[in-house]
Amino acid sequence: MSGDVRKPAEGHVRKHAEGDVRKQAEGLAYLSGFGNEHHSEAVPGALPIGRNAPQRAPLGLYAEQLSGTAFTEPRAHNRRSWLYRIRPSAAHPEFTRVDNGTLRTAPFTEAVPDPNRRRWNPLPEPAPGTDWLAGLWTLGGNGDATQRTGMAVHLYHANSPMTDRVFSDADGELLIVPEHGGLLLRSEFGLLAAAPGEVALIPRGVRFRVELLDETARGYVCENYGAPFRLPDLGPIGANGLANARDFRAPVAAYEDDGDGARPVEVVNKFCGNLWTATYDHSPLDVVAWHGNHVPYVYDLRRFNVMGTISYDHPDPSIFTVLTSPSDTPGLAGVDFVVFAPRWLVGEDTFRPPYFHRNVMSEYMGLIEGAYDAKASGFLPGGGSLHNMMSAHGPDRETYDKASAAELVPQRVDDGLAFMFETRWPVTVTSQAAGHLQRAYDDVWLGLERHFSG
Ligand SMILES: O=C(O)Cc1cc(O)ccc1O
Ligand SMILES: [Fe+2]
Repeated sequence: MSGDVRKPAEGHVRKHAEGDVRKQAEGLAYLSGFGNEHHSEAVPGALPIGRNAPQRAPLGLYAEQLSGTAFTEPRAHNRRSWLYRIRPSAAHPEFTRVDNGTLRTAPFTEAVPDPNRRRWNPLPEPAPGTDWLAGLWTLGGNGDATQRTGMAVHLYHANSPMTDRVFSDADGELLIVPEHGGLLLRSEFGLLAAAPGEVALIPRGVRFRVELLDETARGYVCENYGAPFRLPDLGPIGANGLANARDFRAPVAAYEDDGDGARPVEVVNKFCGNLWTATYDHSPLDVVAWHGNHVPYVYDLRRFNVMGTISYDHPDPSIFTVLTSPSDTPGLAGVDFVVFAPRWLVGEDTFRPPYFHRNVMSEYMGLIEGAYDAKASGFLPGGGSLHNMMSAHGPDRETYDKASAAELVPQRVDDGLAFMFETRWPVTVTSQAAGHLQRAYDDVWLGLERHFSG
């Protein structure tokens, strides 16, 4: 879209030739901090002072509140933003259903929940002309989007920008994990760029569209139907560590204004599992100023401050939690987002890779780059694995053999970046995911020999 992306008041010029998305992504300015009451205006004076809804908002803008939590949720967890926009969001025609493509939503009923260990290769190349939305492909999930509980795991592959179309998800927030190719996200709040190794979060209901910084893009999405992701409590770790709040970056305001009717935009709305569309006579990315804490953000996973043992034993991976979506039971997450970032292993008299285990929580894992220290082969960047509630898993045979004989010198694990969506409910896979499984995944645990000498 040739929309005029205006210069933000913070002094960061974003004049650009259409299509020069890489340059735009490199020069982006951000606001720092997780959960802050941020504010930003693309035109000086656009943000009202001292009140949210003056009788007439500045510069002839419309004031509009976007609530991501109920009005009455505790202040510490309340999420809402005020948007000052050229047209109110209410000015739109009726939405009508369109095909859901390869997108699926909870409740997942295409198959019964399966106790087997499952693994997938990366998605194939997308068909020509596939944009990010069309390239969303659901692997599975749990809960019920209409009850605002649970989550879905999606993969995406794309080779075209979203042109003249915008997406918003009423069902949940979207945690986007690029694995190949960078993304430029144009949102109601401004622009964000996310390359592999970074993650982007689009809050529930926020309109955005995705352009590509490379020829193709591939990655993962956790659609979280539950409470918005927040930083985990740190307990005895102290006041710092894991993902530091200031490393989360929100966009500065930037808006599109093509004039009414000049360039129609298709707005696709995901609502209770179905896609609905309406054609607007203007871009809904027309927010000139905003303030609040229901905002998109990006985070560079390499900024994660990794904690681990400096004595013995392999700590549980909860120590690697980047973001958590709590459920109504304290300590029991609807979903945790966990990263396995480069780190040193120094444990003495310790089997250092992930241990053999069975877990009441269900674990979907993906790989952004390199390899993962529990799997010698077969777990590929862009691929994934699912170890559902109580399924027995852990190091494959080759990893077990190596690690139980390794000399325990300090060892730097820096050849990969893996992550996990860990959820309190079993993940049911879609039929398309069931038809795309790696064969014989169970065999990675064959040949673990009997050593018992008692
Ligand atoms: O299964 C996995 O690889 C994830 C995982 C990693 C770890 O370090 C400990 C437990 C666990 O489930
Ligand atoms: Fe596990």
